[in-house]
Amino acid sequence: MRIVEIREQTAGIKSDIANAFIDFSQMTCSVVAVVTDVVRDGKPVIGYGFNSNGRYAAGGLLRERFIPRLMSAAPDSLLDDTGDNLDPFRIWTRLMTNEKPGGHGERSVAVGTIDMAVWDAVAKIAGVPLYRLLADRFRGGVADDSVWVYAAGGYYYPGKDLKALQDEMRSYRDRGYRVVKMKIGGAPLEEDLRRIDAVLEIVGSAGNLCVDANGRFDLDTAIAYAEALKPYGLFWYEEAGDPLDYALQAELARHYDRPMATGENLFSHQDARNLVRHGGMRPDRDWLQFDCALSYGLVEYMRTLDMLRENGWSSRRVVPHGGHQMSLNIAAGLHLGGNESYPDVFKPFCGFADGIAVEDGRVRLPTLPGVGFEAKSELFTTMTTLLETL
Ligand SMILES: O=C([O-])CC(=O)C(=O)O
Ligand SMILES: [Mg+2]
Repeated sequence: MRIVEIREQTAGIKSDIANAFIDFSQMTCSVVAVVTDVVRDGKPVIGYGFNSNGRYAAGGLLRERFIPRLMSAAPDSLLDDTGDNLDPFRIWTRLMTNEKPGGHGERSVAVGTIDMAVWDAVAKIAGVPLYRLLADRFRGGVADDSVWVYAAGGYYYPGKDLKALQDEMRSYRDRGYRVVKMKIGGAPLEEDLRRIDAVLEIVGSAGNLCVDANGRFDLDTAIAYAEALKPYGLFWYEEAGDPLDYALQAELARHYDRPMATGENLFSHQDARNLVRHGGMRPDRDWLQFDCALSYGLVEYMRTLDMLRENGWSSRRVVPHGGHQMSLNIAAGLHLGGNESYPDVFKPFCGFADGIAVEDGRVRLPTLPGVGFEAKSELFTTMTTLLETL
């Protein structure tokens, strides 16, 4: 067997929402299709991938570097020992040939996108859902049959008042979510506290609310928010300062003993290790949010999970950013703590399979082979139309 072709295109996911750092008025993402010569049900097996959200499409890197590098490899060198399926680890090594270490930048996005499509193809060729394949290969056959998810939203957008924010959160709760997340740091502290109070009227307990500053704050502001947030007892306080400022994060932990979360903008296991070594994150209460699609894919994610275990962290403290089906499979198959969900933003890339409702804050996975894109019709139509693979 072999990879016949890799297609890539840029999809638009723009909207008028904003967090404390960026608006999404120009946001794009890359979609790729890894076309194989394996035939299932009379059709070639095609693996699909996309690069989550928050970083722009990586089409230049994909076209100029990573796709040609993979396609110029001897086809057999990309297969596993059976010769009947692709080997994501060998493919990863090929993709990263002649790439210097460090300075991870956004090549991790290009590699993460291809890696997602490769795992989708591998699970389809094996004839099982990806989470089942992961549990069988790496966790002694034990998968979680449902995953805890929280509803992320609460963005700023023009004209959005407290009532609109409350309506949004009520609608997440009506759809089965228990914990919700809202943005902070895009307004002055006093106004954000009024927004938090308004959301708490809807979700009841502060234990049902996370807040996310998207790396906006300097240390003084991060501490001022920490002092104001402390009495609430929120579920978590996310990405207060610059994602690479580990000293800020460590100092903040001295002012805020409640749970914090960060990691969505760390793109390698080495960066994740620096956070764990130097960021003052606490394995008994804090949360780690690395997103495989942005950070060199699942092959690298497994290195990150190994590193965490060696440093005394349970995989249950990991709740990936991105709200996509790939992370949902990883969560169920590799025993993470849960997964983000965007019920209403970043459509059609985010959200889970059609017809599977969130129940009491948990979601089940579809049973079809692969990541499950085919069970999410709007996304599947978007990808197959863009890539002309139907
Ligand atoms: O607004 C964003 O970039 C998304 C984000 O931080 C999150 O999902 O936690
Ligand atoms: Mg975030």
